[in-house]
Amino acid sequence: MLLTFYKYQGTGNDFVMIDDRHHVFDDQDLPLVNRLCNRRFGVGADGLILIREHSEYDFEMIYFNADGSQSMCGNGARCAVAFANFLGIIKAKTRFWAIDGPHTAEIIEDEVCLGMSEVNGVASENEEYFVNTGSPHHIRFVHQLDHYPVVEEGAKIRYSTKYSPHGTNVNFIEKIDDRTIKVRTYERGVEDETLSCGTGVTACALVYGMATEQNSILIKTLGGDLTVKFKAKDHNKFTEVTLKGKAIQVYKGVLTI
Ligand SMILES: N[C@@H](CCC[C@H](N)C(=O)O)C(=O)O
Repeated sequence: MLLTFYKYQGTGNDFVMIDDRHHVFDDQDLPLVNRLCNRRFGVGADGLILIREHSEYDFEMIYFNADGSQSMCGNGARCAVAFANFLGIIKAKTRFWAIDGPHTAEIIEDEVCLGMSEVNGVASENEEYFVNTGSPHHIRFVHQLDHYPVVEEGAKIRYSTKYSPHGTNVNFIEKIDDRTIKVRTYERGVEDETLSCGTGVTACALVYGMATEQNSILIKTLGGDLTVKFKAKDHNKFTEVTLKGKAIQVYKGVLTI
């Protein structure tokens, strides 16, 4: 069977994107997701996204990590919004459904500003942090991030008994100034460092903003810049959380599945 797909990237986090409004893709076929995301045997991507209709929202985003597992993906959601606009499903503003519930978003030129779920707490232990922004994120502050062994240290935390059995994504932060940080992320489900992780940089911005009393943080990732804005409530709760950055269509292709 032939299946048309599109390739998208949001600050270097890349996705196979499929218009699945006619339910042609078998969402139980996880080995297929895994094969299509494989960089040697498939298209190659950090994840795969299906766009489907939803009875109450403009569309539903179904996100799979490269290994077939599911969670919320901030960069994927920004790309899904750009794709829904490309397909003519939405105009500049939208309300859509994802695994963690409802989201709003707005397209501003080549950027998408995504409304994230509210965050109801930040856990901390030994100056390391844990935040769930739709996906779970461990956060460690480091020096000389450019030379930090992200994959080795990330895998240790991701597979630690503390986070067993589901694991966690792991983010390493370096301070640049009170409103700017650099972040590198080890992603669960990709089992490698990705060039950027939307829910990850959001988690980092909340933790950093809490410390510096800022509510707008610029995040530099290996794949480009993102901005996170929010309102803090009772010190470690956050509302009106938004994630903004580029979401780009790279190419269109036809798969044999
Ligand atoms: N890249 C994503 C996060 C995808 C989900 C994550 N790997 C998990 O399994 O928790 C993002 O941009 O948020």
